Amino acid sequence: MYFVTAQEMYDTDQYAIERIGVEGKLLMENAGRAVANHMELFVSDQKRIAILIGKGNNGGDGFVIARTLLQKGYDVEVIVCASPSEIKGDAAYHRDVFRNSGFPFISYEEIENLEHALKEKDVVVDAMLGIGVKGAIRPPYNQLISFVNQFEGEVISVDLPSGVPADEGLEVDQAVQADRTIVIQFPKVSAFLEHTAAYYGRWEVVDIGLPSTVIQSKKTQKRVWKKQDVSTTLPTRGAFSHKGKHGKGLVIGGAVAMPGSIAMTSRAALRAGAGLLTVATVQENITALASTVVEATYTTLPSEGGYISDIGSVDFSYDAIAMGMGMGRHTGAETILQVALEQTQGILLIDADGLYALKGILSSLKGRHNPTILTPHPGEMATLLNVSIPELLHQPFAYSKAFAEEFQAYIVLKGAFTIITTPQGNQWVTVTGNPGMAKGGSGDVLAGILLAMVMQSQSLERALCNGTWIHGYTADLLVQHQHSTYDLLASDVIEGLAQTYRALSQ
Ligand SMILES: NC(=O)C1=CN([C@@H]2O[C@H](COP(=O)(O)OP(=O)(O)OC[C@H]3O[C@@H](n4cnc5c(N)ncnc54)[C@H](O)[C@@H]3O)[C@@H](O)[C@H]2O)[C@@H](O)CC1
Ligand SMILES: Nc1ncnc2c1ncn2[C@@H]1O[C@H](COP(=O)(O)OP(=O)(O)O)[C@@H](O)[C@H]1O
Ligand SMILES: [K+]
Repeated sequence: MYFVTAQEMYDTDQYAIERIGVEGKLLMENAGRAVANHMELFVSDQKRIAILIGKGNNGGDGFVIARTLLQKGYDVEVIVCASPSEIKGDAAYHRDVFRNSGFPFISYEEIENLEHALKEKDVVVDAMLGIGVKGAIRPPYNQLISFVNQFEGEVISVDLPSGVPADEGLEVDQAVQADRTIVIQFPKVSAFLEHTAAYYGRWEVVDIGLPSTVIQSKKTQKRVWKKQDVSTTLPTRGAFSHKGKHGKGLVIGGAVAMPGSIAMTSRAALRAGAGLLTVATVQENITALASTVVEATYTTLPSEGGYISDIGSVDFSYDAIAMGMGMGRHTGAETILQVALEQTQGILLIDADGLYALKGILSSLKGRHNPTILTPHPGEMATLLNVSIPELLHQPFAYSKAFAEEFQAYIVLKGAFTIITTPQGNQWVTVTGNPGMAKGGSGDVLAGILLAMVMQSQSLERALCNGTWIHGYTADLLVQHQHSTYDLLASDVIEGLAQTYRALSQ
């Protein structure tokens, strides 16, 4: 499923109107009907509904929703939040169709006490502002938004909660806190940003017949990776497959004080389907590790002060190498990473402390002939980019894209919405996962799952999308059934992979 910026939405609209010949009025009719039909699934016709209509096309959708619901026998009061004469274009057309159908509407100015009037309703439909919102919210919308936010019934926003911009990098001045948002055709970028996502409440997309042609013709695209994508792209294991067909992987990391992270990465890689796995770490870790991860083989690395001091002895001819977990932030880390960057013949995934070591030698990424994957959390990514975490999270798509394109690396920016960016600038977002994963070790598990995935798939982006989706989905299954977000451990997710794979294969 594609997701879009406001401009991409307008371009699609224009293409449908000018090139395909579908009139704007018809698109608005489709939009309003699709929203009303969707509402019918969860709003009973016994509910008293107020529809707040703004002066733009979002308001136009509101008139169609109102007409459709009234025709279905719903109790609907329509409140126009502008002078009706200010409404122009397709929205004015639907205002007239609404009126000519014999339905009344009232201007907010005619209501003595709007806050009080809303109290008599069960549902408020917010069709005030859509993707056209710009800057600080002006009257009367600022006042109306605060009334809606005090309303105790259900708030359903149309396309996006009024006041929330569609794009990243923009401040929210004042916005409707929706319980539910019915998104028209394509989710907007703000549905996946930390500072705006919560305004949407739960959201669903309705189809209004707009083609994806315009978005597909852009140089790069943004898509949501969903369960169906995983089911259709996860590589199957053939009856005659053997361990060599599922990848020969290496995990490099671990300091004396941090043996746990590579244990989790290795175990996760094996559970996720890696064929053969070797762990390269300091001598002191190996006995304990070998009894925890019995399926792996081990390479001893020299240590100094409890940290890996040299990896020159490692054979780098693996299908994929994951490096950096629990490695520590010692001064020698940069040299070790440099060797790995130069010598790894297959895919190199850099995580955790490896990312800190990378900061001073970022330009080495450009010289690599084989793929590099970076899996930062926002703190690591902000450090690599020399920006603050809030700055990064304000526009994570733009920062990820610029970084991936400049350094020709795959970036997996982790978070509640994990963003996967290819060196060409294509982006995917996965929305699985829950706050139970906000614990030490979750990233190590992800690194292991991704290592296994990239060795088993022809397509790196698919492997990364599948791996992040599976990681989050497993945690979701676990908190739904056996665990809670409090007690869930990163290592539970490793064992939980069995459930996910079984669910996917049914
Ligand atoms: N492909 C599309 O683009 C489609 C769009 N449709 C609907 O149209 C909406 C977009 O319509 P518009 O472009 O008219 O945008 P809006 O409906 O968001 O309205 C913009 C209007 O709000 C006012 N406004 C903007 N910022 C404001 C602020 N800060 N304070 C107060 N007033 C402000 C402006 O004066 C402008 O007239 C979508 O969200 C969707 O609901 C659908 O009808 C059909 C297809
Ligand atoms: N609130 C959340 N919702 C969904 N996923 C989350 C949430 N918090 C963390 N995660 C996921 O958990 C992992 C945490 O990784 P990271 O911060 O690197 O952990 P660590 O370094 O402690 O192992 C990421 O995959 C991230 O997407
Ligand atoms: K809205």
